[in-house]
Amino acid sequence: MQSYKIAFLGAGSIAEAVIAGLLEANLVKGQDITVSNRSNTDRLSYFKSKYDVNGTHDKKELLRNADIIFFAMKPKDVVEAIAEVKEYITEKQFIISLLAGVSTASMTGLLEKHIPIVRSMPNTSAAILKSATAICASAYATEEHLRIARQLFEAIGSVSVVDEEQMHAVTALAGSGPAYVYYMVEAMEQAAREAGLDNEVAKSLILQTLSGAADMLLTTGKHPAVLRAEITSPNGTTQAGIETLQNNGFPDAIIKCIKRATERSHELGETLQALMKQ
Ligand SMILES: NC(=O)C1=CN([C@@H]2O[C@H](COP(=O)(O)OP(=O)(O)OC[C@H]3O[C@@H](n4cnc5c(N)ncnc54)[C@H](OP(=O)(O)O)[C@@H]3O)[C@@H](O)[C@H]2O)C=CC1
Ligand SMILES: O=C(O)[C@@H]1CCC=N1
Repeated sequence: MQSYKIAFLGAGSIAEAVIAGLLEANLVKGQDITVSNRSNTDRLSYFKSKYDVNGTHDKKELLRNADIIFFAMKPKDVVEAIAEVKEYITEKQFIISLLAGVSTASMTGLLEKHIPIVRSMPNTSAAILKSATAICASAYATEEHLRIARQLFEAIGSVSVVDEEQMHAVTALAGSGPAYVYYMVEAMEQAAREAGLDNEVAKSLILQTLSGAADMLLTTGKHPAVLRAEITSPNGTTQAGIETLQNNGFPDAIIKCIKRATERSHELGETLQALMKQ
């Protein structure tokens, strides 16, 4: 890949996961990445010492040499963030937005210029090159911008190109998705503790079970219901467990969870639009 100078506006969890992944994949050199945030100097020092990337609070300096600008602040902070930097961003650069819920049209409205934007939704598994990322292009992004974004995200996991309207569901499913799995692991660990299993033994069993099940889905291509049926002996332990999940609304809870997270993504975008009208 051609070498690009990359700026990050925002130095939180997802910026770290993406940077860690890009460096691990050897796609980008630390010296070509500069990270900035609102005010947290310790965090920039942490990035410097852990990843050997540059850090600055001088937004003009940050953006002067950047080819690609990642937007990685919370949606509520994007109005202030763009107001601070828009004079330094030109049409020759391009933005990769990681923001949940925020449309490229809203960002273009705030930028007041036709800057190419690729809206993206990775997840924190980017840090270990396992992100499930979806991307879409703004009205001002070309196939070339999409190709470059795709190349960056393919280095840190899988990439799906979707219509912008689908980004809300993608965010609920895959952006937030790892958190649902971690929540389930927390519950499995509690059950193991209550059953008197040693913590380390339980952890090893749970993680290998999860990773084995994911690999079975990936490698066998079998439908999850088929794989589930292969485990479920009539009147056995699995049947008893699954019935308990059904009786406690497990499928319904998962479906509601993803619907509510999708709705929340819409709300984040609408809140921003309301702010822009003020
Ligand atoms: N966490 C995740 O798994 C994912 C998050 N996202 C999206 O990524 C974005 C960031 O999320 P996350 O990393 O969790 O958030 P964090 O709260 O961890 O980080 C937010 C960062 O934004 C910085 N920031 C705030 N205001 C500005 C500003 N005006 N200029 C520059 N930087 C600013 C903060 O700086 P300071 O600390 O100095 O205030 C901080 O470094 C969100 O929009 C979220 O929707 C997308 C995919 C997954
Ligand atoms: O919780 C959030 O809003 C962000 C978006 C996806 C993951 N974290």
